[in-house]
Amino acid sequence: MADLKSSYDYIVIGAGIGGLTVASRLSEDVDVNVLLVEAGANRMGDPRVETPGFIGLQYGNPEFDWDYMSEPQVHANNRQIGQPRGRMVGGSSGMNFSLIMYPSSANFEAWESLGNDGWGAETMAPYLRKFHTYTSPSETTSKLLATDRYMKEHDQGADGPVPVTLPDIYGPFNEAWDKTFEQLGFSSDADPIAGRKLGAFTSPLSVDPKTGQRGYAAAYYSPEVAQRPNFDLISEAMVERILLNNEADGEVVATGIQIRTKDGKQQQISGGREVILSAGTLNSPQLLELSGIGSKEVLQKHDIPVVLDRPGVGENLQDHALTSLNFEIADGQISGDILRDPNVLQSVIKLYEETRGGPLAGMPISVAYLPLVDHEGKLSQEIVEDLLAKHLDNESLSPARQRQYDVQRKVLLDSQNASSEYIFLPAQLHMNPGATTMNDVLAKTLPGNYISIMIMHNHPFSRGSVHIRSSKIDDKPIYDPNYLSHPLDLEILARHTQFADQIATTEPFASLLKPGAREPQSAADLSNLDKTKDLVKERLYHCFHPVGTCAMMPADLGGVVDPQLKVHGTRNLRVVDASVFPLEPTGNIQALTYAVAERAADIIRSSR
Ligand SMILES: Cc1cc2nc3c(=O)[nH]c(=O)nc-3n(C[C@H](O)[C@H](O)[C@H](O)COP(=O)(O)OP(=O)(O)OC[C@H]3O[C@@H](n4cnc5c(N)ncnc54)[C@H](O)[C@@H]3O)c2cc1C
Repeated sequence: MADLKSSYDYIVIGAGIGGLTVASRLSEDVDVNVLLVEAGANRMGDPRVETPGFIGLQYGNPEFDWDYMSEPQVHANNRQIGQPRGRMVGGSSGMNFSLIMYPSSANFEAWESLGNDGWGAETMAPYLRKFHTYTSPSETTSKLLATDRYMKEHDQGADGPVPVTLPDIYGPFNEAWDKTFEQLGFSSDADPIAGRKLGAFTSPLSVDPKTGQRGYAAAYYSPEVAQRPNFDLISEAMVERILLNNEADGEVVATGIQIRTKDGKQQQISGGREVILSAGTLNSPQLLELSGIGSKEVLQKHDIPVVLDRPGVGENLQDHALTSLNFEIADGQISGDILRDPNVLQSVIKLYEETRGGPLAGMPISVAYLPLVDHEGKLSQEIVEDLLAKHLDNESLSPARQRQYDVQRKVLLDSQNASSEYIFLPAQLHMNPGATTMNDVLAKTLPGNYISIMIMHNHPFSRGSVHIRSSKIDDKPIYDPNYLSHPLDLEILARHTQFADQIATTEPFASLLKPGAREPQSAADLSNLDKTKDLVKERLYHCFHPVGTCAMMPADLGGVVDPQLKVHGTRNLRVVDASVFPLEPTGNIQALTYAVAERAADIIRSSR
């Protein structure tokens, strides 16, 4: 552990994507001292983190994972659904699937129209590049995936800390995926980083092309950064609360933090300029509430003195719900399911150790963005309008929800925007009645070899919450994503799920599968919408993208932070992580979290 100074200019809580990015950038200025505090351990160099294909070893293990479990989801057969969250230097980026996906320009327009001036697509474009360095794939991979069509090398990041590339891990399924969507009429040459994309593509991964190792937020703590005398990182130290003072002018000032170190000692550390909270979407609202910022009712229930009554804290929780279907592969094809054979696994590990290549060097995932479709294909504008009107008109909503739904409606009505993301993964996946943990999801319980297609809903209307269970930091908060609580989500997700029939029966993908061999059996024919809705509830999971619980929105709309990411009513307390996203963006969210944090660092620097 670093020798702590008595006081720091900036104290950053949580060394995930938000915290590491901000702390590293702020400490570039030698005139300020920065402290970064992380509850988990520093596992840089641990092959369980740094081997991209080993992620399964982390889930449910308290050394790596906060391992949340939802409340019973009343709109999904009362099932409970696990939510892994990284607990280590690197946060959830140390256990994620490495996909680098970019939000659409429409997402930023939506954020701006919710009262967040300065968060438009043009302002954010450089930050989507600043965090990474892109290396082009090998000629073989580029040809296989046709990446020259849509990955414009000059438009990628050139000198950011996180390495991004397409390793040599892809095969016939990825190749066929692209061609199949072309057959289905969904293809575009647009580069996803440019903010408007439809059709199939294979996104790059946060993987180092030289070492084959995971590229993650720990890249912001390179050996050079770690040597900075003005930057201290303490790991295995739990922040228990933020110390707050009510000033005479009515503003609240963060004066420091209270931590508990590995040996159980409590300690207070003062922060001169700012405290920056980056504990992630489930833990940032927990820390605000434990410190006295939250809904009066919640705080009083747990005898926590109310410093600021902010009813939006822990509300507005959104996640990318998905459903997933297994397809048995044709004889002669290979899927990741063969890794259940210990001999195959051993040889794959050996291959990785010797060459830094092979299946452990990354997840060979391909994706596709589609507008609203159903079993037969793209829905007409009239049908989309009717569907949205039926479920959104005449609803009695709070002003905040009304504003959010209005912008979401606009996005869905533009057929150039992606309503869904289809994700090809070369392995079987499982969702159980009762509780589903990540280990259940990844278990290879079916004897045959399968691939799966996940169908993800990009713009959820359901809203959940996360609130403290008690006044103790060690009690996990009550996490209720409230999936499918808005009926439109089931309508949309079921229709997109129906379209999986088209993908599986269109060439060349169809020839790689055993005809009709799907799991569960109820997915054999997706032509019936009501039956598909039942299937969605049975197979509901998510893509690990909880956002919105400290939303950047005006206070009168239930927002928690302002466009400078400062908690409303405070002088020097900011939140910088995925919890500030007011609305779920299109696609996977790590690139956007890096971009938001890079922008936050600039905002903080310029406010000095
Ligand atoms: C299994 C999985 C797969 C994913 N796959 C992808 C993918 O392929 N592509 C993609 O774009 N996104 C993916 N994501 C999502 C992405 O990784 C996260 O959205 C992103 O890491 C969120 O960043 P953050 O800064 O908000 O939080 P985090 O990265 O989770 O960081 C929060 C940090 O705060 C620490 N912390 C919390 N409470 C305290 C406390 N009291 N004291 C001290 N420290 C604390 C935590 O330990 C953690 O290190 C995935 C996520 C998971 C879990």
